[in-house]
Amino acid sequence: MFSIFKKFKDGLKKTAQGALGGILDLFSKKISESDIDFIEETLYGADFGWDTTSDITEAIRNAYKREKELRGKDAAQIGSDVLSRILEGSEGELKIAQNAPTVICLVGVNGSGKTTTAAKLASLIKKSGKSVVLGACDTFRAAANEQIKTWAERLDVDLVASSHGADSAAVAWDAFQAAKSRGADFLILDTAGRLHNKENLMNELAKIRRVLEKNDPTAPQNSIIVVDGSLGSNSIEQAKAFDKAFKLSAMIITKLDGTSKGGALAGIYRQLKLPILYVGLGERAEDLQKFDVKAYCNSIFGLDEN
Ligand SMILES: Nc1nc2c(ncn2[C@@H]2O[C@H](COP(=O)(O)OP(=O)(O)OP(=O)(O)O)[C@@H](O)[C@H]2O)c(=O)[nH]1
Repeated sequence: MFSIFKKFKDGLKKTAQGALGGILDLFSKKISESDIDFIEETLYGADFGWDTTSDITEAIRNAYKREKELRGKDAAQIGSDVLSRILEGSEGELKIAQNAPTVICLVGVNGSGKTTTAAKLASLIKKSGKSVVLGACDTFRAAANEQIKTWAERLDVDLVASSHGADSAAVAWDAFQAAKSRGADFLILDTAGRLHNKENLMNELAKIRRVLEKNDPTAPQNSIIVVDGSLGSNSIEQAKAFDKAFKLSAMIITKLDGTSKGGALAGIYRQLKLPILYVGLGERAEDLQKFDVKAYCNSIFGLDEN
């Protein structure tokens, strides 16, 4: 089995076997109207949201009207096709700066996975043969510095950090200068988690942006919200507030492996229309995967690669 597909299939196991497990049981069976009602409930339970759930079940109902011999697997294929259309255009790429370093700034609410994602991205960039500096702008949470330091050592990546309580914008400045003088291709800034309704903390993000723009008017080329994929539709309002304060360019959706509600990603994309660059499918450095619509949709519905 193709390895990216396998990563998605393994990572999304909890959604496919947990919430959608009943659909898998119907695979080789001829389905009935009540099975379609059941599929509807299941999709809703997996956090697909009302719009996506009804788009999928309507397509299945229409197919059932035409073809009474419809099997569970055919219904899953229809579900995957409808979901793929909803997610069309959602795959995105990092934007690269004309003059290095390309700046990636990760923002989001507490515990969404920013520090871990910063480390995973650094690992991916390093593996691609490019150089990277990590900037620890999370000066708020005491343990955050230690956490990113451990990752930087493990990955053998340069880190610019400061003491607990320091001005995060000053760290962003120092980190940019360090990345520039070292000729690094990328700078990844990890910021402190913040609640989207805390105005002073949101203003701090605007300050980080101003500092970066002074160094390079096009920076940060990538202002990315890290969204905990298991939190469902709550993330939508949060992301809107971050977009207002920090002008987001893209999303990374984490922890899809730890939830049976992996359908939330569709609702989040539908509302925000921000490209999804990567998804987190585990805690290890190699568990950050480029978002792949087909692999996501087929894995969710328990289908094979093709
Ligand atoms: N299973 C799983 N766990 C993840 C993933 N991404 C992050 N985590 C875990 O989620 C927890 C929080 O991650 P952090 O990276 O510390 O989150 P953060 O956003 O930096 O946290 P704050 O700085 O407090 O806002 C950690 O235990 C991570 O290992 C993922 O894709 N899958």
